[in-house]
Amino acid sequence: MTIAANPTPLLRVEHLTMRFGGLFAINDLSFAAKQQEITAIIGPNGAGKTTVFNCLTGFYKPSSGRLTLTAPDSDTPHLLERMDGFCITKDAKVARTFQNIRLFSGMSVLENLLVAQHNALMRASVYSLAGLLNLKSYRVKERQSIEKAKYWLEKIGLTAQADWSAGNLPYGSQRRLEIARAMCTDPVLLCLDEPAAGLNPKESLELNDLLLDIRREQRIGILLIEHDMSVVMNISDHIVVLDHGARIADGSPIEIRNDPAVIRAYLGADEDEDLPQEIATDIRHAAQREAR
Ligand SMILES: Nc1ncnc2c1ncn2[C@@H]1O[C@H](COP(=O)(O)OP(=O)(O)OP(=O)(O)O)[C@@H](O)[C@H]1O
Repeated sequence: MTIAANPTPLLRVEHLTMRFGGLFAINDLSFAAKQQEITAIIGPNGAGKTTVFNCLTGFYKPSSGRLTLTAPDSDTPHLLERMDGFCITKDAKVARTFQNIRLFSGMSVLENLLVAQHNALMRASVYSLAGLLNLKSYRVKERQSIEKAKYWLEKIGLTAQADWSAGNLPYGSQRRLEIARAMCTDPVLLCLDEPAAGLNPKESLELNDLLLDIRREQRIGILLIEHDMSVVMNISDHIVVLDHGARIADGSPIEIRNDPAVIRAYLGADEDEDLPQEIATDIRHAAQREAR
């Protein structure tokens, strides 16, 4: 997909550069992501994937470039590079998860989903007055928050564990809870940083189903950083490949599988075993096809 193909994508990244001293973690990167699509960002270790997320979510101020988010029901684009992280979540409605799970492990599963709705509840409480007086408007919002939490508990199959401490959940369930918690903020763009890391094959399949379900039902855009190619190739609509901070390919899963620049970037790894297994298999198949 080219950027020109859709004049108003959900997210437009233009000429993004992020420098750390002399190191260009991201170097003049441009791509676009659409609503109701899963856009994967892949690339070898250190390619700059997480730095892209950190720029999008306000953890880093980009050295240069423009990050424009245009929500489907809004005429006013948000220029993310000019916003603070807190406002990026609250106003631009960008949510993210992290490579290392960051749940409130001492809180219950349900509480994790309610805390995520803190902003909406604070607004409904008129910053405490309506809450203190227990006014109807506040109680309605509170009930809605609980309903939303229950909806997501059911979606991720954790209704029976609602009262468990989040830290006591099995690893795969914690990963799903993180996604549900992000969804409780009503994002228009959900950024997932290696959600399949540490999952077994069955859990990876469940993750695929959950993400496809979110795309279909919530109609939001998903940005996905992932090394697990069984996830990337099966559920992505569009893949952007980075190497050394620059975009080396951009296209559909089939285009990316057969792109020589992608194959070269991954073959740059020291040993064949360093490659994600599916990429290594893809590369072997591509080489066999070429030899025929
Ligand atoms: N805060 C920072 N200070 C200095 N260098 C940084 C910082 N953050 C990232 N980098 C560097 O930027 C480059 C890109 O890092 P990044 O974490 O974005 O890569 P990645 O593609 O997400 O890697 P991985 O797949 O291993 O998670 C790396 O060389 C990294 O060391």
